[in-house]
Amino acid sequence: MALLEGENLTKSFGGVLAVDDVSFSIDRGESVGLIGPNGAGKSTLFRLITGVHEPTEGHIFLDGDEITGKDSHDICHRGLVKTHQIVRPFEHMTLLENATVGAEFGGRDVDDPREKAYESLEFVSLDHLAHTEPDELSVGALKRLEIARVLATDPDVMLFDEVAGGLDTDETEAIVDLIGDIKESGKTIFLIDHVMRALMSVSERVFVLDNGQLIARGSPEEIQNNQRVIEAYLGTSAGRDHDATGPVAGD
Ligand SMILES: Nc1ncnc2c1ncn2[C@@H]1O[C@H](COP(=O)(O)OP(=O)(O)OP(=O)(O)O)[C@@H](O)[C@H]1O
Repeated sequence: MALLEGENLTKSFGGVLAVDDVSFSIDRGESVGLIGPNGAGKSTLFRLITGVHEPTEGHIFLDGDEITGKDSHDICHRGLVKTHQIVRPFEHMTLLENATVGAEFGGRDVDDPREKAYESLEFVSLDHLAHTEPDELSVGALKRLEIARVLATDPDVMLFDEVAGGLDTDETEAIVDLIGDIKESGKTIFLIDHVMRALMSVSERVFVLDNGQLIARGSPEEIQNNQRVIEAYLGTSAGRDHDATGPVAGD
């Protein structure tokens, strides 16, 4: 059954049509990747879903309820939350305190926010650093802290924005495994990434945006062999340059 649905979503900024009549449906427990060239409208689509921007036209439904135009806090309270592309933890708070902020202020009724935060740190293998501050964390560990902060809000749907960006090969593998574990735990996943190997290996289905329009959707294999997608993205320098970790179709 569809957990997250977009219906004829459009967003224009003045003369720029960032998202152009996009409709999609994601089932409970599914993991879906979103790819496309720079400026295709991926981040804008995520901002529509998370309530940062209101669509110019169209509707968004979460578990059958319309969430179009609702604010981010309300949407988080209903169980949908996004990781930030640029991770900025509270510097003078411990990792546990950082994750507790998610549990306390995510808006869901978490019984014991500190315990939920600790569980989330355990899930991302940062519990041994729970009482330290984040200033000496590696990029990979910072990304895992961001995931813990989001997990602590007890979401049903998690949106990941470039979670593998800037990571080395080992860190990328660790994040791919972690997203697999999150999916196994029953969460629904929607993610943007330019690191193709990571995205293709965690996604059951892939959507492709180009110029604001959804030009293709299918299994990772279908997408990697789709001529239109290869021309728009995978076969371009944009598709290749961002993927230092493995081959993509069109190489
Ligand atoms: N707040 C805004 N005001 C005006 N134009 C915007 C705004 N946000 C995005 N845009 C424009 O909308 C289009 C889509 O941008 P968006 O950031 O959604 O693309 P993207 O696919 O996420 O790109 P990237 O892969 O580079 O992050 C671009 O032309 C961008 O300049």
